[in-house]
Amino acid sequence: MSCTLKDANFDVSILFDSLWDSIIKAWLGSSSRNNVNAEDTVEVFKREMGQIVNMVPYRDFLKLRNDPKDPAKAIKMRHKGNDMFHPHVKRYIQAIKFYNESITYATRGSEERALAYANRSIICLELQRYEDCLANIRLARASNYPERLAAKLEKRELDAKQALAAKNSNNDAAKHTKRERKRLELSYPAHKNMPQVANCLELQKNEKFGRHVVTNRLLKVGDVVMIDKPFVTLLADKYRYVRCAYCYHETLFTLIPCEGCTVAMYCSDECLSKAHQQYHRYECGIIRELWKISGDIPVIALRSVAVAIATFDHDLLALEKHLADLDESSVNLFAMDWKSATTKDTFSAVHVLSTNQQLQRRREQAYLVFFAALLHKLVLERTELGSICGTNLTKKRLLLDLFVRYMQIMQCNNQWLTFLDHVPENMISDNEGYAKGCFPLISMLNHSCASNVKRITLRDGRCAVLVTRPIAAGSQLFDNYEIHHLKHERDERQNALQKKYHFRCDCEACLFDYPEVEDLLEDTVPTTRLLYYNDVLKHLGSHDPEKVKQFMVTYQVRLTEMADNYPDIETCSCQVELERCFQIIYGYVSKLNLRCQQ
Ligand SMILES: C[S@@+](CC[C@H](N)C(=O)[O-])C[C@H]1O[C@@H](n2cnc3c(N)ncnc32)[C@H](O)[C@@H]1O
Repeated sequence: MSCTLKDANFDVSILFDSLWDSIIKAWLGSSSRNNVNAEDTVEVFKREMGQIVNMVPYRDFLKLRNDPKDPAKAIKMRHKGNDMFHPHVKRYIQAIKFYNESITYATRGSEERALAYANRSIICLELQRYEDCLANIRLARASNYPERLAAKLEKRELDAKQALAAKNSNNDAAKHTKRERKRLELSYPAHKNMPQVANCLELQKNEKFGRHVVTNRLLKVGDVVMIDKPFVTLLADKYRYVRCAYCYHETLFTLIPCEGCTVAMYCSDECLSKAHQQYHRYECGIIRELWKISGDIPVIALRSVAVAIATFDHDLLALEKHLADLDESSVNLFAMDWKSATTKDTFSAVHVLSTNQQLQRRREQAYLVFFAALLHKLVLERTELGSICGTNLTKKRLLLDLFVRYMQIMQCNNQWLTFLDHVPENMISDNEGYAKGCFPLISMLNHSCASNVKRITLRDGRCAVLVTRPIAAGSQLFDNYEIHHLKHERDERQNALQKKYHFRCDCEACLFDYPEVEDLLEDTVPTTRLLYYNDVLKHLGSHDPEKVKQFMVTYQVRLTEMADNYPDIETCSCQVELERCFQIIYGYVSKLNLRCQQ
């Protein structure tokens, strides 16, 4: 069989599109034509797709390369960093990102790496980050910083130490007055077996909504009713040189590299070693290429499978036995005892999240299996999983099954972890996603374009569910899957929800065609009250949690009083600002000004 392809442009979906009409449709059609249900069809696809992938010169089309350390690139990136550092440019964050990239390309103990650390130390000194400056000097020395330049480093070290001593003596008084930040708690007693869920929430199931969450008491605006931990998370690729790839802390000034790839950087040896143990060993060889050829779903699917394997002490046959013994229909996320749940139990809960397999069209099913088969091949060729599987067909088959399943699960159960990107000059802060994650209990929430709850990412990476509109006893809690009526018009929302989540949305916003924010603003006459809110926004711009707390109460009261006015401008803007208050108090606010530094 010969195959001709259109321009593949690195992306697997484009490669798949080129192959669908010419090869895949006919090939799979003949072997799956008699199947009536999706499960059988997907099984046939899984059996056949490996052969199709083997026949396709995917490596050339996708321009796949290994990801070796590369001293020439390390030098190039350092020079780019120097250009950003130049006194006429002074784009320090951008410079740090280039130095970090340089560090990932440089080999261990090389002069290239030492020089990039040393250059980072100059920026740290400039930004008065003296401890970070000293940390970089230590890293540069440990990486064989050249003797011929040693005097420069010594001078910088002395300057940083002196400045640090002066800063510390000035800060002594302030240290003692630093206030403890309050830990967020549920607003009601927790379920007996679920410390992360308020005991007024119940899980129900019906044909229209599948599993969904209902309250058995009136919920007030501002109530916190769930605080869930993720089973798996993945750093957004744009933050690869800004945040630690394990704990996600914004430690760009002192990141250290993975020695195996040019993507993962960590804030400490401890995070590096935990990430390697828990997942990175199974993705290190392919993660750079995977990001190049796909969006985040295949990457988080691979991460989930890696976490699952680690959960079973890297014993694939134990994982296979666990799944063979698992009665999926008996797993009820609200009936589990989460107090005594092991990570294996959490894995079982994630494993039964919705896949939408029955609702997918053949082409979509084929695409997911095609990608999973490609992932399977790459992982066996380029990661430790190749030697772990060896020639054992059971293990290889299990891996393919898991890749298909977790591509499906992650497609409809991933959520952003967010922070506030704060630009002090104009007081605007934007909600930015820094990672994707899968939270098993929060995944039980269905969508509405005019949601009544909001997910807030806490500083420790957990996610709280905040009530933003009153919810009557017996009513459903509705999350928003990042497709809100304030931001998108009805047709666009419905198409996106159908395509990604396979349901037709008939929420109140879709039924009554609620307006987008621009339309609301257009029709607005500035009343005294609206002017008052504008004033409040200036205070929120300070991001001072103490000030913000006062306004949060005002918003809660107003949102309760005005609930029936929704979606007028006052109610909608109070809701958005209440969410922002919570983020300021309990979430992470970045002062790096990253948007202005792109
Ligand atoms: C994160 S899950 C929510 C829990 C899901 N209902 C279940 O049974 O596991 C997302 C999936 O739920 C379904 N869903 C979410 N919101 C819905 C809605 N408003 N109406 C109907 N189905 C919805 C869709 O199938 C979607 O892909």
